[in-house]
This record gives sequence, structure tokens and C-alpha cells, in this order.
Amino acid sequence: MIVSEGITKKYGNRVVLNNFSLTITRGEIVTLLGPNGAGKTTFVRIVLALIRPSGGKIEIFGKDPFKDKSVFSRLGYVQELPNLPPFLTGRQVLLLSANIKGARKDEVDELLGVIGMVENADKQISKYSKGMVQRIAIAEALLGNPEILIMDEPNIGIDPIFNLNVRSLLNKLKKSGTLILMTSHDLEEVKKIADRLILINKGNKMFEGSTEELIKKFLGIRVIIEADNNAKEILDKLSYVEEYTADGEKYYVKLREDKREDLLKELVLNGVRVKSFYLDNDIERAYERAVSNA
Ligand SMILES: Nc1ncnc2c1ncn2[C@@H]1O[C@H](COP(=O)(O)OP(=O)(O)OP(=O)(O)O)[C@@H](O)[C@H]1O
Repeated sequence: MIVSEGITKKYGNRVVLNNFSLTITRGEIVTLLGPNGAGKTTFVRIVLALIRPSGGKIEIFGKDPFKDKSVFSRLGYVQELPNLPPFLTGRQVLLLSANIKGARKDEVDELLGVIGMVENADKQISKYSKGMVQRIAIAEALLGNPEILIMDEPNIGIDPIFNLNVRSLLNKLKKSGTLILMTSHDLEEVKKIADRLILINKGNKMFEGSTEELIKKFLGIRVIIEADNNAKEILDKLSYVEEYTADGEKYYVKLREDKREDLLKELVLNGVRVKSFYLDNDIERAYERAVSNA
């Protein structure tokens, strides 16, 4: 549904997006990650035909969005730090948008319920908190059941409970076939929601894959084991254990290859009491390594 091929964006001589290709299909949640200034919003703005690329090709539903604006009637967008008219109420903003998008009016009531804003719907935007503005912006993007939902840092200002609601809402949309493209700096949230991560640094795509693949690539295969002292003896003699450190009953083990099952079996069969055994999924550390390696 979104195809970008070799997109480059330059400002003067400065390349802010370099030969960037990405294909996203329906029913997928894709997150763009990367440091401030990496090029994430630039890509989003090119997809939305708000800025022209210096080179490359972009297609939405098989059409060029710069030539055929009709594609945007099937797309919802939540911009970074939404700027809604302060003198209108949340409900008025949504009704206005429903009118422009040709969405049903009763969708507004439905969405106000979904975003937990029924009680505050008739207050002016100027009296809203940051999170409330964000909620209205999300509802606005969802009017008319878009097939593509694009969100630039949607988690800003959102409290943990609403975050949970957003996550379950996005999962529901995904199941019904919606394509969701978002940018985020909230790595823990990304880990929970994204099917595919795209890591951009200085305009270049550095990584594309699942959270697990990102962690494997930049941290290696590490397991954290809680076990008694006998674990040391076993860890010392296994050739696929590259290194480990012990902190009391906790062992941080790096494996040369993915032999997690063998390791657990080996420990248990040798009478080691294992309390817990899990893959180290520290996305922050993996991200930090990925970005600092560049
Ligand atoms: N109109 C402009 N003129 C010149 N440079 C620009 C312009 N817009 C953006 N840039 C530059 O392009 C680069 C990429 O910016 P972009 O907003 O895409 O980053 P980002 O990854 O979204 O960052 P953040 O995480 O801070 O939102 C930055 O270095 C920015 O300064």
C-alpha cells in the first residue's frame, strides 16, 4: 500500500534522507526509529506529499500522491504535536473533520468514547491538557476508517492507561487490515506494538526487521538466568557460551549461536536449580549500540 523506492531529500547540499526504500502492506505496524534529526518526519512528510523528494519514487495504493490527492481520503494522519484550533471544542473539531472527510456524524460520538473523551468533548481545545489534544488528534485521524494510519510520535503526552488503549486499538485496526506507520522514541512501547522496525540514522536506513532481530543483531544472543551456584561449572565447559558474568544468582550469558534450548536442558539435566531463564530483550541497549556503531 506504500512503496518508496530510492527516496532522497536534500536541503541545499545537505542530504537528510538518502536512497530510502520501504514497502509496507496492509495489516502491518511499522515503526520508524532514529535519533533526533535522523529523517523520520521527512520521510513521513514525503509520503503525505507535503514535501517533494529530491529523487526517487513514492506510491500510495499504486498512485503517485503528488499527482493524485484522492489517495488521502483513505489515509489518516496524526501529526507531531498536533496544532488544533484552540477556540473550538474537541467535538467541534471532529464534526468539522467528519464533514470534510465525508464520515458519518455518529462516528464522532463513537470515537469520543473510544478515546475516553466523552466528558471533555465540549470543552475548548485551549483548556485541554497535552494528552487530551493528542487523543482528539488520534480520533480525527480515525474518522472515515482509513486504510492507512500514519502517526508522528503519537505517544507524546499520553498517560500509561490511554497508551494501553491506543495499543489495543492499533492491534484491532491491524487485524482489520489497516496499515499503520508511526515514528517513535518510546522504545519500550515500540517493542510491544511494532511488527517491523526501521532504524534511520543521518538519513540512512541502518536496520529493518523485528525487535528480536534488532536485539540479536546488535546485542547478540544473550540470556539472563537465575540459578544456583552450580550453573558456573556448566557454563564454563560449554563451547557455545561465549562469555558470561555472574551477579549473585543472576547470570548474564552471551551465546555464540542460538542454543538456548540446549543450554537450559544442560543446566537442568545437570541438577542446576533454574528459577528463571529468558532472552535479554533490552531494546534500549540494542538501539544505543546500533546508533553508536554508525
Ligand atoms: N525545511 C528544512 N530546511 C532545512 N533542513 C531541514 C528542513 N526540515 C528538516 N530539516 C533537517 O532535516 C533533518 C531531518 O529532520 P527530521 O525532522 O526528518 O528528523 P526526525 O528524525 O523526524 O527527528 P525528530 O526525532 O527530532 O523528530 C534534520 O537535520 C533537520 O534539521
